[in-house]
Amino acid sequence: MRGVTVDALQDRQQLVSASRVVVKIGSSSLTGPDGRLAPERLNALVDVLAARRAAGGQVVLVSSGAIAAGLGPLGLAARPRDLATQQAAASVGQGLLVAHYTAAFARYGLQVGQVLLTADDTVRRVHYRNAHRALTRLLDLGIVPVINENDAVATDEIRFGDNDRLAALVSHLVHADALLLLSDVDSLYTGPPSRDGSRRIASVVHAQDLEGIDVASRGSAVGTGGMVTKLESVAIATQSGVPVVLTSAAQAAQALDGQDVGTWFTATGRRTSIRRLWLAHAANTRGRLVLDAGAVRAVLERGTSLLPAGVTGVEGAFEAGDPVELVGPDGHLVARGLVSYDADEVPPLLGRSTSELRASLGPGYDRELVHRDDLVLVRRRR
Ligand SMILES: Nc1ncnc2c1ncn2[C@@H]1O[C@H](COP(=O)(O)OP(=O)(O)O)[C@@H](O)[C@H]1O
Ligand SMILES: N[C@@H](CCC(=O)OP(=O)(O)O)C(=O)O
Repeated sequence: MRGVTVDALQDRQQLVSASRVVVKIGSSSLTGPDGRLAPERLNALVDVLAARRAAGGQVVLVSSGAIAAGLGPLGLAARPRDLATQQAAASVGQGLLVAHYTAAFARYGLQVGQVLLTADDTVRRVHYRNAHRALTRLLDLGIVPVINENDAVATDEIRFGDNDRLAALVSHLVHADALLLLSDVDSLYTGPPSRDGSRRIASVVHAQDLEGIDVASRGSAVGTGGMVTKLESVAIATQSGVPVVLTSAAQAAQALDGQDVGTWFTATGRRTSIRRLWLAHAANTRGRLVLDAGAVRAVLERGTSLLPAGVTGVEGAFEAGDPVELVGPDGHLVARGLVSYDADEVPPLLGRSTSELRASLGPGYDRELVHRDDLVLVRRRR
């Protein structure tokens, strides 16, 4: 465990000087003990964000809480389990949630703009450009974007289900200087805080320090993903050059003020392609391509594209552009990539060289199954 060093406090000055911050708040911090939206908690967050705006900073808010806000009006006692009722609750609740934010920011003379995104909007090139343009314009106009996942229409394939990873991809989308993840816990612990013996982690965490931390796969009763998706969010943001603070909503003001609260995750990388981040951390794959040993070596050691000649099997019902797994002859995961053919087009191509395919099927059929720019390697955990 590390102590707080002068360096750590200097790091945190990045938050104070950040001109654009993405703030994500989870359902657990916006709801009362009955699991329903608690307006006073939402107002308290808006007070903090309005102060940041008054100090000259730009703020992008990623807010959960649509499903929670829909529980009361639909007469539901708890978060529904089935997707259709979650969609209905989100549809009813999202309007109420944004109405609350609109009124709360209006107290400070600030306007909000609702933006509902799906996974596709953050990664497919045309959608990405569209979302980037809209968000940039909102910020230029002095409006506070309030983002949530488009739960009412997002199907399982294009759904994150949690807003943690969405917030990290939004940080990339808007070129944020820092990401603040607000939850019902005050920091990262060595294990679920309810478990005996769990200790608070040091206030600064570098990527390599994350090994060995036990994160429960489930979150609170109203939240989704727990610490698992929060640490994935941290990985996406920090690998793309954006530092992250994880703390409780009650400590949001101190965190933005650079004080030593919560957990500060240092940025580990430079800005990288959003599609690669998404493939590595967030994509739901739609099928599998089985590679022979030579293709595994080529992909792993030489970083080549995947050609049909090195593939021996195909599984799943994917379409061109979908994410798929690349597995070795023994079934172990090697990489993930965006496939450039529909699943039913693939079997006749397998094992055949590009020149043979071009000669027998025509130009276009000599393209890669997965281009190397659309492929990320998956490291085996030791
Ligand atoms: N190692 C850990 N450190 C901190 N919290 C953890 C850890 N493992 C599991 N958790 C749980 O994760 C929960 C937060 O996740 P979640 O309920 O999804 O929050 P939110 O609604 O804010 O997204 C906490 O209530 C905590 O109990
Ligand atoms: N989009 C959903 C959020 C899903 C969710 O619960 O996320 P979180 O509380 O951030 O773990 C909603 O608004 O209800």
